[in-house]
Amino acid sequence: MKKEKQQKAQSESKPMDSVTESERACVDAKDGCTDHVEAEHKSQIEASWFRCEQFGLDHGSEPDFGTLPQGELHDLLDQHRSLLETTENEVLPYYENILNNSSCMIVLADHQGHVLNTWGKNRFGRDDRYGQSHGLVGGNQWTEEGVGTNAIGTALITGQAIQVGRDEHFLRANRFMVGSASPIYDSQNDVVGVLDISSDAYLPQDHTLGMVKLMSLSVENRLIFAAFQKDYFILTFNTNLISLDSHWSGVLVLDENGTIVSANRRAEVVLARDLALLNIAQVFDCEMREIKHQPTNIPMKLKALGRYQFYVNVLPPALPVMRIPDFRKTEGYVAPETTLSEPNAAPRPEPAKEKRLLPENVVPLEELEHGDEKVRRVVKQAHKIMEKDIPILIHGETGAGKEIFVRSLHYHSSRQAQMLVAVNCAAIPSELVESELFGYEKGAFTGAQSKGSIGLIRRAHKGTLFLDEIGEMPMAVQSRLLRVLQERVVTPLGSTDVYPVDVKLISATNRQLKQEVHEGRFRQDLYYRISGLNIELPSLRDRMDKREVISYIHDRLRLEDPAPLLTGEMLTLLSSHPWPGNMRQLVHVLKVGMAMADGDVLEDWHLPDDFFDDLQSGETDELLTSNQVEGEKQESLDVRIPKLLGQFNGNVSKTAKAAGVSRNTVYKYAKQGTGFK
Ligand SMILES: Nc1ncnc2c1ncn2[C@@H]1O[C@H](COP(=O)(O)OP(=O)(O)OP(=O)(O)O)[C@@H](O)[C@H]1O
Repeated sequence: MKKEKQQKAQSESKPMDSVTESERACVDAKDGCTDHVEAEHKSQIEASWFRCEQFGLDHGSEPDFGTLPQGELHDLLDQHRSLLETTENEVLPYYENILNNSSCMIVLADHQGHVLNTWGKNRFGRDDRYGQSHGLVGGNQWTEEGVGTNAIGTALITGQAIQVGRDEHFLRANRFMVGSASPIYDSQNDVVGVLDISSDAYLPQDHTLGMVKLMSLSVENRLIFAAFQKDYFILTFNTNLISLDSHWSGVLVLDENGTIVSANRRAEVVLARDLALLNIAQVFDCEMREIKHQPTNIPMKLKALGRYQFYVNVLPPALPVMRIPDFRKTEGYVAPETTLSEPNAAPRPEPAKEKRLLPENVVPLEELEHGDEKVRRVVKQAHKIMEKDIPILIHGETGAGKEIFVRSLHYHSSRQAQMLVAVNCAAIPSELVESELFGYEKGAFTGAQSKGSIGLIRRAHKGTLFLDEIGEMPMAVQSRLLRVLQERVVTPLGSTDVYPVDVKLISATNRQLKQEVHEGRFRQDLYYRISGLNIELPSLRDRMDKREVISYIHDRLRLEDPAPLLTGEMLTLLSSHPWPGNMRQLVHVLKVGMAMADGDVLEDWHLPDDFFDDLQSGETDELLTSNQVEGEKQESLDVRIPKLLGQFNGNVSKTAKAAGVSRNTVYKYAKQGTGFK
């Protein structure tokens, strides 16, 4: 754990014997406690005002929100999708009633203070004077530097929950509201965001601060569960049985040797110590062996540090195979030997290595782009997301290289030692998609193989499942897939057994899936399940590195067969093509050209007809902007080709070269002309 966080944890923590008692004592001796809290609050506000002066602000300054452009906000939302979803889906429903009855707004901001989303009364109900001017809108950044003392910015700087009253705002412009904010820490104890409740109304403010703290705790707990529940034991503990389910409970994450690999903030406060990498036996009076044998939902009664009684709930890993723990990036952590609890379990994936031997048909990640900013960005994003529990949805035209991209991602991820299972949803007959994906028990249906089948999803266990052309998946199968993704278990057809699965899901489509959802052909809930990170793979014609891509593919093909070189002119001709079939068509055109060439360089009459057909057909706006231009071009070939044929004494190759068309095109126009021999 980082030093400053350790100090913070220590300053927040109290000796074990005083935790619950001191909290109770606070209620009894409210005055003394309140004085202390008030003094601390006052010093925080003073420190913040001092910082604002250092930043060069004065009370009359206008807030500077450093508003993000739409595009960047969109990227930011993509990046924080899991935080957004966790907040929205898991937490807010609990607070809906409170929200609905008060004129306040809940704000989620990222770790840099950018507002990601807001819920509640957008115009702080009571007073129309302020309208939208409160600045709590998506993409606005609430830092102390730009906006002065404010709940979001000050909570981020101090790492602690804080309430900023009207007149405590440094800028007069913000003194119409009260904000209560609490930072959200992830499972590695880094701040990932901040939750804030702001209002211009007179709310019971102590209550609001308590509520926002509770909300951030519950988001943190959800993030911990999402990150660890598949592979680790999760212990929830509290001093009394009834509160075991509350957000105030401590949460500990244990590997199968009992090493604490993560904990929520509450656990460290309650146990009053830094828990990183301690063994459970050093904290509670029990051995890991007992934890492993404890049934879920039957709380254990354990003593901490030999004295203090807690109720402890044990949640075993959802998946039986353990992985190497990765506690909070702590230095010096030596991973214990883990034993596989499944005798035939697949070998554990190796962490991604810097230099790896790739299978021959895999394009190295760094060779997926050659100078196109958009492609570079999506490669970077997707590579990062491969290690997260976030599905990827790729959209791109046919032949744009979606599958090649996925292969490369898989073999550059920690799942590389496991299988990449690519399923083309359009290629499997709809009545078989279900059995292909989920497998079946022997004799499940007529025609089923007598041995039964494990199914493609389970085949991808611990690896990557690539659902290509997912837009073609039948509705009935969509529902079942949704269940698999939600519950992470597969039930084969004709069976009642459930099998846990851990797959990295990547889907691809060349359809506009949102439109499909709108038109009722694709389930909305499935769409949101599969579209964790949305990637747009640009078509070849839109790529800024088109020339370099062509040279690169040409070089790759030359590795297979000695082949003619590309001249600058040829590169220019190839770069000006619309490439409706994208990379697939490029490979095809180059292969044909190389096979036809008889000299040292590739010339235009070596290229296949369809290449020139595309150039001439006016399929893209770039080449032909109107039917009139198309007509002129046709007309000129009608005239030019017979003329050139006459000039070259009927030599088709020379005519094709001079006209910049294929030999077949020459034949086509020559029939109508005169000079053909
Ligand atoms: N980065 C690349 N480097 C080399 N060849 C590539 C690359 N991307 C695509 N290709 C070539 O283009 C072909 C088509 O690529 P791919 O199958 O990945 O496209 P796709 O977008 O999945 O197509 P579809 O929409 O039909 O599924 C590949 O077989 C390969 O020959």
